[in-house]
Order: sequence, then structure tokens, then C-alpha cells
Amino acid sequence: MAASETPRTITLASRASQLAQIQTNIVRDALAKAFPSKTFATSFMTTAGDHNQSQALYLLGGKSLWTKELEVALKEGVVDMLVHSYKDVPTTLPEGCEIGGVLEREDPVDSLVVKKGLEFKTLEDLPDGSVVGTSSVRRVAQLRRLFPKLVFLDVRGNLNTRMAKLDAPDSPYAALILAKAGLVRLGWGSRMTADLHPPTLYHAVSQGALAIEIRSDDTEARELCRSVTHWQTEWQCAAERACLRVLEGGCSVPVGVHTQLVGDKTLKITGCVTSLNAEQHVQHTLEEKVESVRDAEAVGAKLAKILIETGAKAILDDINVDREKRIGEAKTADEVNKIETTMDGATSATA
Ligand SMILES: NCc1[nH]cc(CCC(=O)O)c1CC(=O)O
Repeated sequence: MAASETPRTITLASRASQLAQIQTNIVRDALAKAFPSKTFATSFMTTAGDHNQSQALYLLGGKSLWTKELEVALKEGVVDMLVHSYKDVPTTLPEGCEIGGVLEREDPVDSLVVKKGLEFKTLEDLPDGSVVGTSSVRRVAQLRRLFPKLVFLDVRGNLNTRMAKLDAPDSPYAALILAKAGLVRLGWGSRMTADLHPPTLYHAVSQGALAIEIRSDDTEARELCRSVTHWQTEWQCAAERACLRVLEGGCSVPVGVHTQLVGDKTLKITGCVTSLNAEQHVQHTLEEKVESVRDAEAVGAKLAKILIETGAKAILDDINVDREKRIGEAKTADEVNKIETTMDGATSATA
């Protein structure tokens, strides 16, 4: 008899932020439940993005900054699965890596959190001139159109840091807007006073979903991931990511989406692109039957092309010109960092 093989331990990894750890534990628990005889471990890493909060992100590899070091560990076989907020995963993955699984999405909306001690509940309740904190250009662009009398101000740091900044007695903020999924996972759910649904606010691509990245040649990991995958979430996110992939052409853009998979596999997806000054807003909805994740991607790509043809191209060109100009004018690395990280999605994994 051959010596019995040591069973493989599957190691799941993520960044070391509290939210990332909670999310990795959610995936580990789902896998452990589906495969009780297998062994799963976790590993939490501090990444370049965590070390270099004040350094220019583009110097460190731009978009994939937050995932780069984790991907090296994945490729080298040090770890086997990376758990990400799907919204922070670039639309194109490095050679040899792929998304093997997508867990069921939390409610993908953004929510309002009001400063402790203030009695307001909604954006409508806030007096003119109130300061609303968010670091996402998507949220600011969309909400400026509807609430021109509110003041939108950047707020940085991980979720707990942002909540502390909001509640500080000398805080300028009356409220913050954050993704509901992150708030719920971190136990801040009771602080949300309103959800911002479409048509008020379209959420970020893949917001609220967790993705598992694996080595493309790891067939065992792929099989494990398949069985914890929620195919409806996978198809929705595939459509949204395909839309963003066609739209972005090299940079992150203020894109909002809303996707439903209804009845007999009918995918209904709305996408919008809003100019930074909130003066232009292009929006379109497609509703098509889909039979596969590929079909869902095709619908998302088609949506992007329609948006481009109906005005998104001009908005995106303006944003790119503005961005290059501001990067050229930036005097410090910190300023460049801010310019590079104000879009949500792939560039701002500060959760
Ligand atoms: N941009 C940062 C980020 N990335 C993922 C989440 C949590 C929500 C999610 O998983 O989509 C957040 C926080 C936020 O945008 O409020």
C-alpha cells in the first residue's frame, strides 16, 4: 500500500482590514459547511496599499495595487484562494488567475448614516449646506443632480475610521454614504437611517458581492468554489463587470448600475454614467433573456456600447482630460493618490 497522502489544506487569504477578515471568514464558513471533511485555513496580509496610504498609487501599480501582493502569494501557491469585495476587483485579472466563485450578494445599495445626536433620517431631511461625506465620485456625481444644496466632502480611511470621523464632536460631516453590505458585515447596521435606491442612486458595479480568486490551473479549488457560488449573483455581476470593462478604457469611471434577474432568466440591467459636475447623465436599461454567464456578459457589454453612443463617451473623455490635468498639477504624491482613488470600484479598496 502506498503511504496515505496528507490531505491538502486550502488556505484563504485577504487583506488584514477588519472587513476583509470578516468576509474571508464568511467564505471559509461556507466552504467548511459544504465540505466538512476538508481543512480550510485563513491568512491575512498587509498589502502595499495599506503601507503606502500617502504614496501615489499609480507609482505602485495603479488599480491592482490592493490585490497585487495577494496575487503573488496566490500564484506562488503560498495561499489558494483570495477573498475580495467583488467591487474592488479590477475588471481584468492577471494571467493565471481567475474568479472561481461568487457568493450570494448582500443588498447592493448605498445607505445613509447620520452623525450621532442628529435627528435627520434622509438626504431630504438635511438642511441646505449640510456636509455629506463620501469618497466616491459616482455617489457625488449622481447625488449632486438631485441635492444641489448639499455639500459633498471626501472622507477617507477604513469603515471604522470613517464612522469615527463622522461622530467626532468637531466633525464637519452631518452624514456619510457607504455601501450597506460593508456596514452590515461590520455590525454598523443599526446606524443606517435610509437606503438610497435607484433612481436616487445607482450602486457600484458588483457592490455587495464577495468573489473568490483562484489559480486558473487549480481544478480542486475551482470545484470547491463552484459549490458555494450563487449563480444569480454571478450572472448579475458578470453583466455589470462587462459593462464597466467596455466603459473604462483604462481608468475608473463614475458608473452606476442596477441589475435584476427575474422570472425565466430575464436579465434586466440599468447602467448610468454621470459627469463630475453632475450636468450630464446618460442612462439606459436593457432587458434580455440569458442562458449563461456569457450571455449575461454580452448584455452588459451591449449596454456599455449604447451608453457610449448616447453620450457617455463625451463624459468619459472629459473625465480623463481632467484627471490627467490634475495629476500633472499635483505637487505631492498624496495629492496624486487622492486623484487616483476617488472612484469606487477597483481603485479604492479602503474598506
Ligand atoms: N470602496 C471601498 C469598499 N469596497 C467594498 C466595500 C464594502 C461593500 C461591498 O462589499 O461592496 C467598500 C466600502 C464602501 O464603499 O462603502
